[in-house]
Amino acid sequence: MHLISDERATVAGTAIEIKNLTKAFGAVRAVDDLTFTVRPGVVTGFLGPNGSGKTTTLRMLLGLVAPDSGSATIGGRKYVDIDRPASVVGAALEAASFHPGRSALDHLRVFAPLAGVADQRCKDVLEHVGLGPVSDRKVGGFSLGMRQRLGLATTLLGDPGVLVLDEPSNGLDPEGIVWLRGFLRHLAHDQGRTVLVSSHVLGEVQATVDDVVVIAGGRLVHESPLQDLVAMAADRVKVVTPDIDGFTRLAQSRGWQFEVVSGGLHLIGAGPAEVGAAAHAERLEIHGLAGEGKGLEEVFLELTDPNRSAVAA
Ligand SMILES: Nc1ncnc2c1ncn2[C@@H]1O[C@H](COP(=O)(O)OP(=O)(O)OP(=O)(O)O)[C@@H](O)[C@H]1O
Repeated sequence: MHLISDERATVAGTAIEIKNLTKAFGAVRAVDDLTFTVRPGVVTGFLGPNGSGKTTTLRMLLGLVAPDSGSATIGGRKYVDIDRPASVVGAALEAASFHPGRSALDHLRVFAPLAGVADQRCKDVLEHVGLGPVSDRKVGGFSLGMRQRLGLATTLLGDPGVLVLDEPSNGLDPEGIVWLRGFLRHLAHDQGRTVLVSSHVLGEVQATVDDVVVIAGGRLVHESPLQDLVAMAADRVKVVTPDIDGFTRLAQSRGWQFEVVSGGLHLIGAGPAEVGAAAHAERLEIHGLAGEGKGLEEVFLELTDPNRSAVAA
């Protein structure tokens, strides 16, 4: 796949750094002493429930809102201090408003002088996002998904190394979501760009992101590779058995955690198939086996909702 100029590796590779960022609106602390880093070369999901402070953080990163304290930088510089910002960072915050009477191509032509690019670049980015065939159609007749693609095309105009996208899969159909996933992963993995994607639904970005930053109430609650969250959602299996001692030894030998309960035990860190196979190999007697994995979405909810029980890190 060759979507945009691969030779622009020089613009890629800059990290986003958020340090002790704080912003209050009256009594509401929208962002509260927030610190995290976004690496180049991977897709990072910026996750949190509605109202958790994602947009306010991104607005501060893009110089649209002044922080009360702390800093938000791209490649070590504040957005306002970047010379040609369109060639360093491309951002699509809320569903952008487009002039309905303007064609997709004319929409990009409005931004071309700001980004310092020629007309051909407008046509090229429309091709990249799959809008080539409709580049002359009026945006007023575009679906939400097509508008999302046009928003993405606008962010790519200056060929920036850093992309900041607020809920980019909103309004995309399943085919569009699969396309976006491949597109964003290509921009990060193959071209080394820094890609930050916000969402309030982990499941929406789960197949796209490599790293996750989770916030709630304006504060950081989790930052790790997605794999670590997956591990936190680790399988749990309830085993009904008369042979508690045998299963306790099995758990210890396999490195599973266990908890003895009435009639058997809970094993944490393995799925039903793995436990069943191990029990069979060890000739342990089983009367019942049930998977009780809590799933990634449950882990996300536990992290972001103080009323749910906390998960062990
Ligand atoms: N300009 C503003 N004036 C007053 N309060 C604001 C302003 N902008 C944001 N807030 C408040 O700050 C908090 C964080 O809002 P923010 O939009 O950053 O959250 P979010 O995580 O982006 O939510 P969503 O997913 O709904 O977009 C909310 O309580 C919101 O009402």
